[in-house]
Amino acid sequence: MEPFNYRDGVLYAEEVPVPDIVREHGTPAYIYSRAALTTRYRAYDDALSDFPHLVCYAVKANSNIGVLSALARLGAGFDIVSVGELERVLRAGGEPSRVVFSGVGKQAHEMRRALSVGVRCFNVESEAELVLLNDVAGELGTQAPVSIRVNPDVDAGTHPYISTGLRENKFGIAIDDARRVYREAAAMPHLRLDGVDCHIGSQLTSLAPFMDTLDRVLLLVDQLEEDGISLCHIDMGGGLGVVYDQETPPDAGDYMAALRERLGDRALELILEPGRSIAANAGILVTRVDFLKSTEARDFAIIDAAMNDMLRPALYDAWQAIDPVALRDDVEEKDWDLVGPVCETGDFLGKQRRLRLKAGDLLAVRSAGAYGFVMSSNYNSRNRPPEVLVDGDRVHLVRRRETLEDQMGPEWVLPE
Ligand SMILES: Cc1ncc(COP(=O)(O)O)c(C=O)c1O
Ligand SMILES: N[C@@H](CCCC[NH3+])C(=O)O
Repeated sequence: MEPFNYRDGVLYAEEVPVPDIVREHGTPAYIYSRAALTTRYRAYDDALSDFPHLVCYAVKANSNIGVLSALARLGAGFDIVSVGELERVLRAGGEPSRVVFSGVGKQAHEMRRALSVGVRCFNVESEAELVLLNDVAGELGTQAPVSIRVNPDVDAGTHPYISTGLRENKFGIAIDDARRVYREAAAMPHLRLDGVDCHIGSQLTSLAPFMDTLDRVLLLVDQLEEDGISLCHIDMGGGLGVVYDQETPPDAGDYMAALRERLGDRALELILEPGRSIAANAGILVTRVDFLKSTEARDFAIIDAAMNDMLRPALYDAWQAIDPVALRDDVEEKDWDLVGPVCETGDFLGKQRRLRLKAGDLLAVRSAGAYGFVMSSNYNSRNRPPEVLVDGDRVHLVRRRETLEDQMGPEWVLPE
């Protein structure tokens, strides 16, 4: 389903014209579609309906509490990387027993909180973390459920900044060391070895690296079985790509079918941690053209959204489609550089985009539901934009626009 569609030349979010939302909430603003989140979550869940599984949405992709609560109501699990994400999941009504805790640098206080609410599993990334978790669980008189994140040394074929499963990446324990580390962990009294996990990167557009990874992990599972360590789940992480431009990623159903086939009748529950493939195309960022400025070299449209609102183009040179909110044919088409007000040359959301523009026009940056608002900042002391969740013909403000007061506490001025 395509949640953002034109009707009579105007972009709609589900049943609501985008200009109506802008009238109420201003620009820039993130707009999410509940129906799109639901469809994309269910693509995973339904494909595994007769297979033991848990779909843990990766909270880092979009941690808005409205978004999390929409997913929690579908029965989603969650993949978290900090106690902050855990608290958001709890606030949104998520079930702690469906939460997996990932990340290379968990702190003791985060482990304590996660153990006390009863998360499903800790995805441990180093031997030092195993030791700390064993100590913390011991202090609390409990056993921590553990999976070890293995680094399979598989090339995900994605942007180097978002590739995580190569030997030179900081993530996980090298798969060749994993057997030894599991044996060490098995001797720690406050750990319970439940599973194995991996995550090789983000925005993958082919299944081959996932399948190579699964083969390597299954080999490890068999070796552990010989060592008397019997695991109950395998967590394949997230990483399935989406269409930003001309990519042709496999769909979640085909991916799940391929995993199931390879898993055969092994008694292993399958856990997934999809983020982008659930949230990216469920959101847009709406921005207004403030000024048009043509130089000898370029035509610039200065828009009111900037790299602080949407960092992906500046950080990864990422391309995201940018479309007019209202189609017009009364001005000539030009190749515009869409740049924000921040004082950085890297502050652009799109370059050389062929559009018909006038000052005051609204533009929609597509595929902005994942790694959009969550990566925003106050750079240049800009207030972060509001987030709105559309559900049919209803519009819910799920985070208000920041104010300068949110950025400046009076008590922060130094005393005389
Ligand atoms: C451990 C882990 N799980 C899940 C994800 C979510 O990945 P994606 O948004 O590509 O599905 C990430 C981010 O790449 C991650 O690091
Ligand atoms: N922030 C990245 C994805 C990072 C994945 C997190 N492990 C992006 O926008 O594409």
